[in-house]
Amino acid sequence: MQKDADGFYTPAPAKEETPAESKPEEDKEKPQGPSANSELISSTFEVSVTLADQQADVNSPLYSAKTFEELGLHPDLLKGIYEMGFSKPSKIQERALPLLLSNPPTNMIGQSQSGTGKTAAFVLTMLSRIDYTKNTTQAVCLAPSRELARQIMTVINSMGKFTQVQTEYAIKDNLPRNATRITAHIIVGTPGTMTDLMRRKVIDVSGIKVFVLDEADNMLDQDGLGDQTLRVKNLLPRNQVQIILFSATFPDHVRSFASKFAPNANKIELQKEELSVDSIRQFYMDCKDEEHKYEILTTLYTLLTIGQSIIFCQHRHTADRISQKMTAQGHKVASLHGAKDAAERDKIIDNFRDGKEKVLITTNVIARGIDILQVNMVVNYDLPLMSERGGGPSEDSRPDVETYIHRIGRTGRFGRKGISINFVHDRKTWQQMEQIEKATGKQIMRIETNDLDVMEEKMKKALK
Ligand SMILES: Nc1ncnc2c1ncn2[C@@H]1O[C@H](COP(=O)(O)OP(=O)(O)OP(=O)(O)O)[C@@H](O)[C@H]1O
Repeated sequence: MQKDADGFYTPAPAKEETPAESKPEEDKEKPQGPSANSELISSTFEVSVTLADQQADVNSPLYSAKTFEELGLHPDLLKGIYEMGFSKPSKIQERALPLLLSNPPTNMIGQSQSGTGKTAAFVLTMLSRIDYTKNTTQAVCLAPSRELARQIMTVINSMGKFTQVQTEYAIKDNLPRNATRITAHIIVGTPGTMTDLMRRKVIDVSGIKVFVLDEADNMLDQDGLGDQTLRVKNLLPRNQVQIILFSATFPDHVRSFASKFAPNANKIELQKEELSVDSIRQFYMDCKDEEHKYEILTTLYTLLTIGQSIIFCQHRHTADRISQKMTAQGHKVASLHGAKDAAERDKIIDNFRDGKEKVLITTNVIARGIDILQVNMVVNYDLPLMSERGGGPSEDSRPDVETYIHRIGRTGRFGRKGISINFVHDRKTWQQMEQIEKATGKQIMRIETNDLDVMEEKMKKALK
């Protein structure tokens, strides 16, 4: 059955998982991965390692031998950082900041796992390089979604609380059409709106010294936002701009373009097997078919609402249909995707961030960057596919490994525990998942439905 065949139906009351021997023929052929027995799940949640322990562990991406004071930051920024509750830098902050702040400014291509604090590295650089006596734009930052741009802005305003920083958005529907000039020090936005404002000279580019791309591999991908990002770069003054690229992933096909985009950059890179953090436990559930996926999802609802969860679907209409169905059954869920208007998107993500909604059903639009610490579960209702990337052939059924890494990275932030569950329902999706497993070098364990009670117990404990 096709994924988008909308195989929705009114589900029967929650059932136990179909025993292996009664699975359809196709399923029987599926190699059965290891089972996530309760012992394993216990080890996932009962090892209580504090953040301080992780920051003291030399093998952790959160490790640092230094203090923020030793990184050469202005006292006003230190005040902002400490007020945010940070006590020690993470590895990427410790390594990147001295390189980013040294003079003359040098470009940077920085890679570090999801949720390890890349935002602070580039935000502190922008805030450090501004001349606050001048009311001109000096730093611009691009992100792939308005949600991420808004989040980055919150970080800038918190870290810069004790500075005189002025900020502005370059996102859709934010400025009045007749706006003539922005003088904010830092502008954060998405590439289309940023280009438009620069072309119309609403943004004066002449004083810009820092250009940041968050989720840089996505921003530079020729099949995605690459053209638009290049347009912004071409509008900036030459030879005076420090270019800073950050992401958790830099696939080979983007790496060489990134090196041209940010010439002579200092590089901080990860090995393949380091791409995702170990604190995210990855599971899969064997579903009989497309309809069964929906049934399993409603069975999981109690688990999904112990903390907060994000469910990723391939299509906007799938997200909407699941959301409508679940709402009609009395569940509290919301859906978010690119077909909703700007104000609605803002309201949905803000409500989710505030914990007003426990479950968010979405598409790849928020697969990257979104930082909501209470999210402890991610469900890949549909696995991400290469065909969903703009520009690629629509029949490309290879899994999109980078998007997978970013999606599951919405949980397990900065040392927290999280779990991800993939729904697989036929041989093809099983193989796609196997390719993801190979590419990331991390095992994805099988969950039997009758383990859900144990899992619920452990999750509740973990959240206490
Ligand atoms: N040094 C620190 N101490 C404590 N918390 C931190 C520190 N640095 C960052 N954090 C927190 O960790 C969380 C993750 O940080 P951030 O969003 O910057 O991750 P990221 O590396 O950009 O992830 P992604 O690749 O998903 O975009 C945030 O809630 C942030 O406030």
